[in-house]
Amino acid sequence: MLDQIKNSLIVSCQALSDEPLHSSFIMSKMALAAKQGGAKGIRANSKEDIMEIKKEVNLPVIGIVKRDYNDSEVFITATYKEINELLESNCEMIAIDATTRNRPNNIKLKDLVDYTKQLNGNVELMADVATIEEAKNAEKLGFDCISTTLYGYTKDTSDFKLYDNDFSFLKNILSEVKIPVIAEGNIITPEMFKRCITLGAYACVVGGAITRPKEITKRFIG
Ligand SMILES: CC(=O)N[C@H](C=O)[C@@H](O)[C@H](O)[C@H](O)COP(=O)(O)O
Repeated sequence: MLDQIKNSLIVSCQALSDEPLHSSFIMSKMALAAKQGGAKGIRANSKEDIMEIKKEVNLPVIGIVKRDYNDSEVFITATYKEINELLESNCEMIAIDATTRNRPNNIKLKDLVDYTKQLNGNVELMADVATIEEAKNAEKLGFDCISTTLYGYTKDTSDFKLYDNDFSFLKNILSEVKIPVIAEGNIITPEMFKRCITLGAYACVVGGAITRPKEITKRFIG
């Protein structure tokens, strides 16, 4: 997948069960619209959505499974169960929460990575991180790329947004790791997308600004 997405836009097509567009069919049509608009990849949540999207478009997919657990704050591809579902979906890349927070059942991130690679050596792995240390750790563990997905979404980073100080978090990660870094999270204008690529992001994932009309509407209302 990495070869196909360099310098490009990946559109995240996600709607959770409490969102108005929650539907694998609707997500597949969102993916089709994204493809027709020029996106080179899709990010999607759940085996069902990914399989429906794959029927509609031939773009590579970054798969996640969001699931809440009582004993952990980690909710993006948290355990072996979610990895198994994603392997069954045939997505090209799997994104895993790679923060240092405790995972359900105290599963270790390294074990999840090794498990996935053992079962399928072809699927690429993306590390969703919130700190520079997590990015460096992910590189050591053998992830294929890093995404800034969780910056602003953990207790320690909740005061920040990816675009703060001209994307300083993105710049810092880029200076610390060698593997590709994907910019993701609160990229809401074409100018922001272009800026991330200019700064050296390998690609950008944009979600809500394209596929969550409730968020877009709210931005008009203020
Ligand atoms: C933090 C979290 O749960 N992020 C999720 C990860 O898959 C999605 O809800 C986001 O839509 C995605 O990261 C793209 O970001 P944005 O929608 O801001 O362009």
